[in-house]
Amino acid sequence: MKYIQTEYSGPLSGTVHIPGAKNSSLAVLAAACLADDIVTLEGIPHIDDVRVISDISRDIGMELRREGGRIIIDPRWIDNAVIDPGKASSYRASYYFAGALLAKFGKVTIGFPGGDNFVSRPFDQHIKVFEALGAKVTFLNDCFIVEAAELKGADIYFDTLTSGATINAMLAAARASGRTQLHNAALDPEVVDTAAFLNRLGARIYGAGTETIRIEGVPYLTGGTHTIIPDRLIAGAFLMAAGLNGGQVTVTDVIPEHLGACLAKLEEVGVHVECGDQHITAFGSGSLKATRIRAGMYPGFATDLQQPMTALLLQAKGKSIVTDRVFPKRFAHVAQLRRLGAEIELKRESAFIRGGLALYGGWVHATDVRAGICLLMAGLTAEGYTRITGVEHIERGYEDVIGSFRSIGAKVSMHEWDTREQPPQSMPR
Ligand SMILES: CC(=O)N[C@H]1[C@@H](OP(=O)(O)OP(=O)(O)OC[C@H]2O[C@@H](n3ccc(=O)[nH]c3=O)[C@H](O)[C@@H]2O)O[C@H](CO)[C@@H](O)[C@@H]1O
Ligand SMILES: C=C(OP(=O)(O)O)C(=O)O
Repeated sequence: MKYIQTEYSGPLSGTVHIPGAKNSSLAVLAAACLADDIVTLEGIPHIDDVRVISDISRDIGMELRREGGRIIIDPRWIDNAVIDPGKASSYRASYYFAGALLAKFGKVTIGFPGGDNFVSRPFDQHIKVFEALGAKVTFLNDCFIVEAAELKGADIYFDTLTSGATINAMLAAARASGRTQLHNAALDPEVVDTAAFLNRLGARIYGAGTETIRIEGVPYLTGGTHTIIPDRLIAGAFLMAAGLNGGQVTVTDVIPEHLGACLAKLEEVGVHVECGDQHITAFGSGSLKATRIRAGMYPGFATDLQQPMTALLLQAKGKSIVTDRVFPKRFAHVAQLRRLGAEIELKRESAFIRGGLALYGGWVHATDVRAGICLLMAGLTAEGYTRITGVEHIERGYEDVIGSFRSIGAKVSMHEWDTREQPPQSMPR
């Protein structure tokens, strides 16, 4: 069994290059199905979700190959729109293939979306989009079928802010006939990036990044080249790492505006940040203030960052509160942190953290990508060895988690444990 081992690492300092955003990549790779010519994408990370997309592409007849730092996609020979249920359910964003293939094929058969399990991850707003555009959706045991003889533009009012359904609506409407207007649309940079990509291919999408998006359907899309935006969620976690034991971390190749709420919170807790055009440096002072976090949709404090922020707040003396109303059950990391000695109480959608206590290494399990990063960061502040299983969750989002944390001086390594043998003990030093 694979596990990550960490130990107390003192102040972390160094520079980390930030790869392209996972959540943009997953949308843009599926969106490439809509093109009528070759698409070249730069900045797609080497992560497990992208490997699944490669498999799906092969299954539907879409050529996808890596050449150096680029991915080249030839969507001209896609010959079917049947996505294997096992592959679809091995990651969240498989639902984008439904939106992207619908206009070309009129019928898509696809397994249910998977991804990190936060107890409830509804996709009713995606279904609402397909139906609003004139499609019929049928649910079977292990898959659902979306079919439409013709997709027709419509006015769609989202019941809640959702980045996934906003993106899927843009994919489904890009080649629909007539005008689609999305109201109460999500403002996330990944929505804007997907719209920018589609527009580069000749789509007519206006207003992405505002709450009303207008899409004038076009009959075909060309090929083109696009560079994925940097991963703001990875960048945010590394900046937090600077504050753990009082260090200095620079993240490069980032768009600082995408991290506004995170940077403001870091300043509030005593981690000073300085921004350049494409880099940010965080300076940990060794003394942190407790605070209150309320995760919300962009431009609020990202739900994906409340977990790594919890690792930081464990180092801040006093009581911090972390509330997540986007995914109210996104607290699986809390029980694991308690194993390391953390005192955190959970009430409804909030974690009440008593910070400033010593942590001690132990075995913990990562149940999702950001929980894994939170545990890894906590392990860097704990006495003795912390060993994290569930590495596959972390690898869904990080292409080289060990290498990048080592580049800022973290004592972290990947191991294999033969489960027929006694597990290594986490003795405090
Ligand atoms: C692949 C991808 O891009 N994943 C990201 C995406 O997930 P995901 O696309 O699942 O998140 P959404 O932005 O869609 O979800 C936001 C909120 O809307 C709700 N909702 C969503 C869809 C729906 O049909 N019905 C509904 O009620 C969700 O339960 C949640 O409360 O945004 C999340 C919030 O930033 C991130 O944590 C994920 O990393
Ligand atoms: C929750 C996440 O991913 P997904 O939506 O793909 O499960 C994440 O990136 O933190």
